[in-house]
Amino acid sequence: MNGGGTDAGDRGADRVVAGDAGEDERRLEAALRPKHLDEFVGQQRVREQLDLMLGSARLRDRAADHVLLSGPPGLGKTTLAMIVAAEMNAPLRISSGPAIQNAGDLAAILSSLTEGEVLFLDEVHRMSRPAEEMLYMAMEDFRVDIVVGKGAGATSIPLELPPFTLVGATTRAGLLPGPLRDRFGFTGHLEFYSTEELELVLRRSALLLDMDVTSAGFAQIASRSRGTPRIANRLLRRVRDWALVKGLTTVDAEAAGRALHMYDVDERGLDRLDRAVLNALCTVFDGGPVGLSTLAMAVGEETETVETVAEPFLIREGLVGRTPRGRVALPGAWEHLGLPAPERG
Ligand SMILES: Nc1ncnc2c1ncn2[C@@H]1O[C@H](COP(=O)(O)OP(=O)(O)OP(=O)(O)O)[C@@H](O)[C@H]1O
Ligand SMILES: [Mg+2]
Repeated sequence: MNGGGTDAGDRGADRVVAGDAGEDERRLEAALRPKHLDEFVGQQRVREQLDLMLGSARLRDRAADHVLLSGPPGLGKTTLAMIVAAEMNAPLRISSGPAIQNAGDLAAILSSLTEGEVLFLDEVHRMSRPAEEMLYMAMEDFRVDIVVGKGAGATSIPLELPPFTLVGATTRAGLLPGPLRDRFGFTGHLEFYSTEELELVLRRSALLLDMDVTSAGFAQIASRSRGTPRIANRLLRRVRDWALVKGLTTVDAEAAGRALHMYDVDERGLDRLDRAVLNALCTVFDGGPVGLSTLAMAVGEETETVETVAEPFLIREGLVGRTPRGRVALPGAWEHLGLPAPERG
């Protein structure tokens, strides 16, 4: 029950470079998920801090402090939540903000936790207001007030909870209300991975998938993976399909490059939609500024899809800029498309 991402993100999930996983992908992902902290690649600071915190909790024989993990899709938030439970040798309960419609839903979960249990709440920024307030008290005092009855006859019954560890994940830390954020004893922000780190992720996955890939082959896939392990693993599986059908036993840089070209993933990790957006921006709108909805219409996509699926990466890559008057192409955009940049007055 790993409800990841927004609707637009899910719609983009059929894209080979989508940040969010579809249903089948999630099953495959589970198999490649690192189970322990020392298998988790990169994010050195977060890893070291988490290691200390969990080590201390183990020595004191206490439930670990609540942990908040934030960062873009596919960087390892769910993976780390599972690792927290594994490292604490504690059972793991999984739910998500959108699944908790009202305070009663949350009360049911909280009241059934056992001592030391790890409760993972994905998309914790999407919880309802009353549930959120109940969570404040549960996190701080390990106690909830259960309201029984309605109107004037309503009474509230206090309920003690066993100490537990909440692990919250969010792709939008900015949307988290201050009081909730403050109740997490540890906050880890996950950053995009370097190409070298993604190569390590890929090496580990290739071993599990029983694939033979050269160092240059790994580098080729890593550099097209948008700094995201989920995408790296997905591209690796597509390369495996291609190699299998072509009868290749070893994947080198050229094979990886040709395979990914087949799937419309270019050498910088842009796919067909990203390039369509860039192309429209540079050629139809002369580099902009152009409004997002107009731009989306030009490429025949929903505004939300362009905004959540294509744009963040194009902005991060310095190809597109956002101004008060709309989106603009930056000089790198023309260069990437192999077009001459227009003269600017
Ligand atoms: N540091 C890492 N080392 C190795 N593999 C990783 C790492 N981080 C993520 N992965 C791989 O990437 C996949 C996606 O990670 P995960 O599901 O934890 O991302 P997420 O941050 O929870 O994304 P979302 O916001 O969409 O829920 C996992 O299946 C895992 O195999
Ligand atoms: Mg997740």
